[in-house]
Amino acid sequence: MPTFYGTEVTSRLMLGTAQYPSPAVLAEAFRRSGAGIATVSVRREAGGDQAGQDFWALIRDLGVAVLPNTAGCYSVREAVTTAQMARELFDTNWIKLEVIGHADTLQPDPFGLVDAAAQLAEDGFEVFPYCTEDLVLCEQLVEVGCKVLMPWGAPIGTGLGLNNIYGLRSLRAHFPDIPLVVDAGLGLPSQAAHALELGYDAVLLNTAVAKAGDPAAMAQAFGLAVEAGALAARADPMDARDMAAPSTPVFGKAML
Ligand SMILES: CC(=O)[C@@H](O)[C@H](O)COP(=O)(O)O
Repeated sequence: MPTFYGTEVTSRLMLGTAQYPSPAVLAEAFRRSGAGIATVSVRREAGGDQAGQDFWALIRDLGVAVLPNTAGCYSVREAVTTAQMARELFDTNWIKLEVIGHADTLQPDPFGLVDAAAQLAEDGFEVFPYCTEDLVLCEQLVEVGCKVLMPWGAPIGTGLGLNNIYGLRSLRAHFPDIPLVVDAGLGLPSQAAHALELGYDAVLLNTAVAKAGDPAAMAQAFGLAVEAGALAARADPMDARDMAAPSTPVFGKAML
């Protein structure tokens, strides 16, 4: 299982906690998926009202590691302040850092992301940056102290899957020792399996499960898919080729 900042997690699946039809469905989705990490929006929790407290009790009862996130932050200052609140609220140095740069695509702001990651790493945070698959950006994130990278598969909430397989593959090749997690844009378990087959360590998703007709069943399907993908990666997949090659030996073929 992947190790993030020295902590080995129990599953290759990380689930978001938003948009479920009910708290009971959320809990059942976590139970059936075997997900080991729940990411939680700090902006939601910071409200501190009764609903917020009930939600936090629900998350605590899931018995999984909590990865607070800065979802919805558009500036470095907002993201850093939100991360600091997260540390107080959740008593963890982990932070999934989102600095959104574009309202339509929810694409990360690469410049703000590096700036915020540098400030947070300097302040003792263990940063999980939601980024694009850009190599230069990822190199800079590692330089400022990120020991995990979380490139998107596709824009948040789209369910489009892995939009740039070439880019994701080259990121894996460039960072053989950094845990890599595809975060966002997955719509189907087969796409999660594909990420693991590319050698990724884990996936993080929310919408595909929360918005499925049967979220708990879909969560279970994602849980099975990441294990299948990881097993396939360890099994050393064959290389694809352009030319056909008979899989049945010609020996014993009837001569007509
Ligand atoms: C919950 C969370 O952190 C999202 O911002 C995340 O990136 C998931 O994206 P999807 O909803 O596309 O799976």
